[in-house]
Amino acid sequence: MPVSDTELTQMFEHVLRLSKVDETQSVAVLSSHYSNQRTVRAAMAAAQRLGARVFGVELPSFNHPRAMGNDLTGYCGDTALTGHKAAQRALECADLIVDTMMLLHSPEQEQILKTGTRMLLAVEPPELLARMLPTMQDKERVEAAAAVLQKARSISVTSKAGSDFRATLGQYPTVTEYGFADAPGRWDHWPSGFLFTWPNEETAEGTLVIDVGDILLPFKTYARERITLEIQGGFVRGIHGGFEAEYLRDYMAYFKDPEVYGISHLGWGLQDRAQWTALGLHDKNDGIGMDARAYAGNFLFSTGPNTEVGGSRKTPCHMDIPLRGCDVALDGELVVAGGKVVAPAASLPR
Ligand SMILES: O=c1ccc(O)c[nH]1
Ligand SMILES: [Fe+2]
Repeated sequence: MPVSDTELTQMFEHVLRLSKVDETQSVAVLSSHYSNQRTVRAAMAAAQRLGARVFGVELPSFNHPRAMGNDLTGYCGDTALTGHKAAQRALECADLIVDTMMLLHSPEQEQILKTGTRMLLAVEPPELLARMLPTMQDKERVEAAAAVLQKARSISVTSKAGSDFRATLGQYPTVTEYGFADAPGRWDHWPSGFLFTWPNEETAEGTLVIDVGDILLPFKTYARERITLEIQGGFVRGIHGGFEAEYLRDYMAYFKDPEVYGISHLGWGLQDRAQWTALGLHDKNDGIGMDARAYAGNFLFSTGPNTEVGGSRKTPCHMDIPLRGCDVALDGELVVAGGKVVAPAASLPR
């Protein structure tokens, strides 16, 4: 349903207040011509209403000649900010950046965060921003789960569809997404409500089955037949099935980069206001499909880049694949059972 500009500004005031924006702060709104201009205006207005010093950084868009499709997560790494020292310096001076053009999985994002600047990504349509307006409870629940994940030294994932996957953990930090950037150097994404980490290099192994109904991003499709991924030594070594498997194989092979098969972030969804069905109600270019990444009880795995946590895999192809109906266990203790969040108790929807 349509969200008015007034409501959108009020929501940004709520989220920027949670992001510690006040009269002591400077806020940069980063955009390009393809940004949702209503979002840009609402972010600027809300930051001003909170007394912050606000400025806009608009960059000419970047298109890589080999990029396919319009999804902003479909081609990662190089962005309009790549090599743009002047703009990066301006952004690093801000206390908070509202990113409406997508810097995620770019080295520049990490460089900016390292200066202590906070960053909030907001590229979804206003209707999703409204339906998943972040709350302190979201933060408390995600952080409760993160307390378990960051201590874990192993993850295992099984499902009736035949997934039987494991990895060791601990080499990389846990990343939380609860929808507001409230600490120095923190990146977050509104809307969200999930957490993840990366497997220790070369330890991810076993089988992951993308079952009928599981979602493939950035394709924004619900699989209509099973795809079986064979994983060995941290990389996808085989993609088996019928047409859907052929499509995924062909898409990933197009990038001619062995690093696209690396297992990237692994985690699970906690957002009970996100819905598995929502993606089917939107056009492909409406947004990047955050319902699919955040819906409570998914096991979200991904392939490709690990620059977000200082890894060396800067590959443009990034697949996000949330699976339903999995058992996810950390050091043998279930956090998700049959696609339902079961622990820790403090992470369950209230
Ligand atoms: O919020 C996000 C969005 C995309 C992604 O790959 C990770 N987190
Ligand atoms: Fe991802």
